[in-house]
Amino acid sequence: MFNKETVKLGIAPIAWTNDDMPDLGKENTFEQCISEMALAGFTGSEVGCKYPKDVNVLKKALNLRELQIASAWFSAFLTTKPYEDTAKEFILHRDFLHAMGAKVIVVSEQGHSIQGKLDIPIFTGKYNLNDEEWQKFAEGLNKLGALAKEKDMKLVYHHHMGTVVQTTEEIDRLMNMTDENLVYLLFDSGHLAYSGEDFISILKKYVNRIKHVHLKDVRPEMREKVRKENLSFLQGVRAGAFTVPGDGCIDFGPIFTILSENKYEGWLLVEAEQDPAQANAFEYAQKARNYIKEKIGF
Ligand SMILES: O=C1C[C@@H](O)[C@H](O)[C@@H](O)C1=O
Ligand SMILES: [Co+2]
Repeated sequence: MFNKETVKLGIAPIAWTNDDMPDLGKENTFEQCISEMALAGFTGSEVGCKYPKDVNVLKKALNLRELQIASAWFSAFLTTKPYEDTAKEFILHRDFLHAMGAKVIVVSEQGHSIQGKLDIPIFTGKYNLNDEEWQKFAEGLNKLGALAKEKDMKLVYHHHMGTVVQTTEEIDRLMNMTDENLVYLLFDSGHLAYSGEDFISILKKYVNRIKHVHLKDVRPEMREKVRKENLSFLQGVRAGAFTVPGDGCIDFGPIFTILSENKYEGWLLVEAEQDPAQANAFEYAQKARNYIKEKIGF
């Protein structure tokens, strides 16, 4: 299976306090969150809304718990704003992550995104880019990828429900239109399963371009409720559409096998946003850690 030296296990803070809906888990402090991550057996995390912005303060808190920063989400607006606006923000984000020792930068296009819109049904309301918008988008991503490369980092693109890159066709188009040496892919199992994509074939097709992995599972009955009742993405999260690996409908065995057979190196990061009042973040972190250990041996 995986080489313990080159594949690391992390967990996202979104299960403790939700970045998209900070009322979910508002009672959980930053210190509690990172202490529980470490206690559950993880060695890395992404950056959440309660994390200190100061590099030294954040480093000290993480070092005390032997945790590292794997990456952090960046919202791009390449399709709706001038490139310079996104580039300026991206450089600040890149430099912060670089100072924290991260190697990858998670990017998601939020121009036209409905992921944060409470009143738009996630299964029917998404926007599709036209040819001209695709061109602008791909060119902008290549340029951001080059900015990442300046610091020896990689831009990993996060396909996501309700955004302009959600489906297999959109992922194919994105991969075809961008430079394979500048734009890489983040594989998020939960978003692909939720969208109804064949995530195994996407994984096989792009395994050599996948440089970051989010391990997210789906509760199929909740997904069905979201579809039938025309709920939005965030209403689905509140209802419990996502959960940790081992608790939903995805068998992560084949995912780990494909990644390891193709010598994947980098982070495997559990990311399962749900209501911590219903699903205690520490308990679910332990559940995920045990499941992963069973599957990959460490
Ligand atoms: O990587 C992610 C970051 C979150 O803010 C997002 O909404 C979530 O679903 C996700 O996959
Ligand atoms: Co994700």
